[in-house]
Amino acid sequence: MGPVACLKSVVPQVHTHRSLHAEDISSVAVLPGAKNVVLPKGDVYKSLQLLEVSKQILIENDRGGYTIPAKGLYPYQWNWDSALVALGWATLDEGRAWQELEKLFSAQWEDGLVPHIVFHQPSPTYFPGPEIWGSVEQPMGSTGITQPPVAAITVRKLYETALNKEVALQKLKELFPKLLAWHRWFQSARDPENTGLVATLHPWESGMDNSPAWDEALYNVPVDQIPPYVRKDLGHVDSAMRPKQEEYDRYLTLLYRFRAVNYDCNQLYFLSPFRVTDLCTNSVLYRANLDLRWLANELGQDQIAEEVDGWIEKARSAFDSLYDEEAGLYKSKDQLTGELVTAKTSAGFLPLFARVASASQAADLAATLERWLNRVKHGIPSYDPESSNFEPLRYWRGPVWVIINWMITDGLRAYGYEDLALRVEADTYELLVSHGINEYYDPVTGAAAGGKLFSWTAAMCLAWLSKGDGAHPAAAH
Ligand SMILES: O=C(O)[C@@H](CO)O[C@H]1O[C@H](CO)[C@@H](O)[C@H](O)[C@H]1O
Repeated sequence: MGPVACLKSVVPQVHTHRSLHAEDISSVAVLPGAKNVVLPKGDVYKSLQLLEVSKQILIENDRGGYTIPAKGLYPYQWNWDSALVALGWATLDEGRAWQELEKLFSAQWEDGLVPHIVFHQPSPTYFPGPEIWGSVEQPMGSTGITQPPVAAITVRKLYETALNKEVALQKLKELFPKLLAWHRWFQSARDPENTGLVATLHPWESGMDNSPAWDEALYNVPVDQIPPYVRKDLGHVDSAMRPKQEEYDRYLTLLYRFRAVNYDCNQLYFLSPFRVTDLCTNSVLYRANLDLRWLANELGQDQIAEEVDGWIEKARSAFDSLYDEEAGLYKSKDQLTGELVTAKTSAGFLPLFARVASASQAADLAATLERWLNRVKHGIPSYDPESSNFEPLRYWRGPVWVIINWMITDGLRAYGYEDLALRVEADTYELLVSHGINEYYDPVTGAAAGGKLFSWTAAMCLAWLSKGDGAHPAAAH
């Protein structure tokens, strides 16, 4: 149990559709229907407020079975957001957590793809919406690309921690074939050359859209004659925090090229002028495959467990080609030039979350991380703070993301770096207590930035920081 966990397992029922008051603390109850919640150390009142606010954010962003990331800025269901948000819902209402995933998989394509955005209901506040994507696969409309596949990790977590085991088994049985189809899609559509690592064909697929890791590959994409467009993100968030216009032009160019072939997964890999081996996607997929194999074993599906094992084995040796020994960090790769990217980003630590790093690589990563942390007030910066073009406020080019902190902390623990894990955990907690629940944070000042009242940050507060024990312990083993 982490340092931010001190009050012993709590305690039933305080109803929280009102603000919490000091007197609530004596009855330390938090969330109706919540499982045992262990509250953070320090100012208990603040901790309670944080949990209360987190819960309210999920409720406010609930659109009936799925949760939008943030009002206005992101009004639809996003893929990896939902899988992470389900972890938060699980602390409040297990049924609602399963529903989040069911809703996401209701948009799965015939070929197995689970889209990066599902457009359940129209909204005028986001661009590019369903009319631009123009995919016809699902009645509700969706994008034709994917995102890091967190869902199997969530399913295992929900299943293992479920109070209602009967329902959990039923849900697992229903979701398992869908997860498997998606993971098979990754193998066939995104690794048709059987390299062991999957390709990412659009910065939006990586989840770290304008990471400096994509600069070289993205600027090699020629901008096509695309229809004029108006960005809506800039109406919600300061342009200094968002991708630049020349990047958006390329995002749109890729979108229109993919749309021209109806997002046919057999063609995209070969025709995309942007094709990278993204560390985030591959690390999440590796970890998700460990969990999928575990779930297959749980269901007695031996042959499927063997199939997944084959993917894991292939990926394990291929991962070494992404390790930059001199940098003490993993790096993404531009598949079209065959070069590792130059940028050092926080995705470079995610092989810890995957459990694919060796002990000595893990030691290097821990040392690199410590160096980064010593350069900023709040970790973990998304980009090397020693780099000359580090931008503490611009999207994925410096700011801190709480979901990434969770993943890296989970990995540090698995490799025995408990002190470092505790440092990141306590720091993240402090960040949220002092600056609220936003999309991301400035690592230099701690200032909250991006979208406000953000779902996955709230979910991490409920599922991780309030418990201080990271993700399920022995996923890899
Ligand atoms: O910037 C955008 O318009 C979208 C495009 O998908 O991407 C951002 O927001 C999503 C919703 O929170 C996250 O899933 C991504 O990780 C994040 O980069």
